[in-house]
Amino acid sequence: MKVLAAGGGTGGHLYPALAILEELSKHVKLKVVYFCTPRGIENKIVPAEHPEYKLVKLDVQGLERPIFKPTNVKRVLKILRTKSIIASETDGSNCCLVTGGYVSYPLGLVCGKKRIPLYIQEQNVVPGLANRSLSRYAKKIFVGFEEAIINFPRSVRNRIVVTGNPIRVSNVNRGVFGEGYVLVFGGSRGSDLINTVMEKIYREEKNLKFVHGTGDPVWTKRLSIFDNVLALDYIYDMPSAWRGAIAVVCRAGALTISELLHYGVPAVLIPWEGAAEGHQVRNAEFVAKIGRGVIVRESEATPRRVLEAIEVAIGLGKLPEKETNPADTIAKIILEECL
Ligand SMILES: CC(=O)N[C@H]1[C@@H](OP(=O)(O)OP(=O)(O)OC[C@H]2O[C@@H](n3ccc(=O)[nH]c3=O)[C@H](O)[C@@H]2O)O[C@H](CO)[C@@H](O)[C@@H]1O
Repeated sequence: MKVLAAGGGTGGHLYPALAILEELSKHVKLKVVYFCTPRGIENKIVPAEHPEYKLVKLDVQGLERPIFKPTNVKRVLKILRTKSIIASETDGSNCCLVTGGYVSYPLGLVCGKKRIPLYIQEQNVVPGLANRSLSRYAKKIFVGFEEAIINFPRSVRNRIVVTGNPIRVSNVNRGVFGEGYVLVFGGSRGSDLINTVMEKIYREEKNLKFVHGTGDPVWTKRLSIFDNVLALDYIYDMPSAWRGAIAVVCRAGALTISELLHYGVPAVLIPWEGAAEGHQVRNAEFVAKIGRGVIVRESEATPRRVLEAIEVAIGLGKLPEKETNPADTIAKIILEECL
């Protein structure tokens, strides 16, 4: 089976695509062409974890917000100019999978026009621009949250399937981080705010153990002086990191919250207030409402407040890992429709 795929820029778009592709490859011999930009996170992760995928780089940039800016005219033209490169890769493909980020747009557009079955996976309650614009060409739109439905055009809603977000469960390497620690990370690109407040906590708190993905080598060096902290630039094996954690301090990107719910890890959520349409705050509120996390707003994120919240989160207790994974449902639907 040949799949054309795109989704990246950030981990929040990349990992759901990998979760679905990895699930598909359990059932069929899979040939993947993965489209990316020279700057996106996928550029580093895809060749390292899936050297068998063909990586096609498209030199495009995302649109600036607000959308109606003169610089965006040039960027849109550049995105559209990639169409011939994409078209040269489409021969023999069974379907196309996009999970958001701006490379998804030209790929989805070319495939939509060529009537190659297009599948969209949207992680957030408020869909991104690429996924929303492509939805009219989609055969199916898999959404992480039911609340996302009303944010798609009425005409495509009958093709939406609420599955939950696909979770990566492979790369399992238990024991690398040990067990019984508080996991700390600030989304796929790290967070200075979380790093700063945690450094102050580490100076005082010596009873808890921490595994901290900093997003930045300078921060890793700074935080490595604490005996009870394992600081890493980036955590490649998140399934193991989740499995050993007793609580997490994190942002509230859609994938982060889907993963913490999947792995049953109680959370201290410090939502990034700058996220489009405030969607991280809404994600965090959802987790707090179902009793699986404590929200600390950025303006209130003092070391004392965050440490108190960590204690409350640990008290919520860990739940068993969920047995079902939306990646499985999505892969089955794609296989049924495309083979
Ligand atoms: C700044 C920004 O654009 N944020 C958006 C981005 O966030 P971001 O890319 O941070 O996405 P998420 O929080 O949704 O997911 C982060 C992903 O990276 C992984 N991870 C993280 C750190 C690490 O060291 N190793 C690692 O593997 C996590 O396990 C998770 O799978 O995409 C999300 C999903 O579309 C949105 O909801 C966020 O608002």
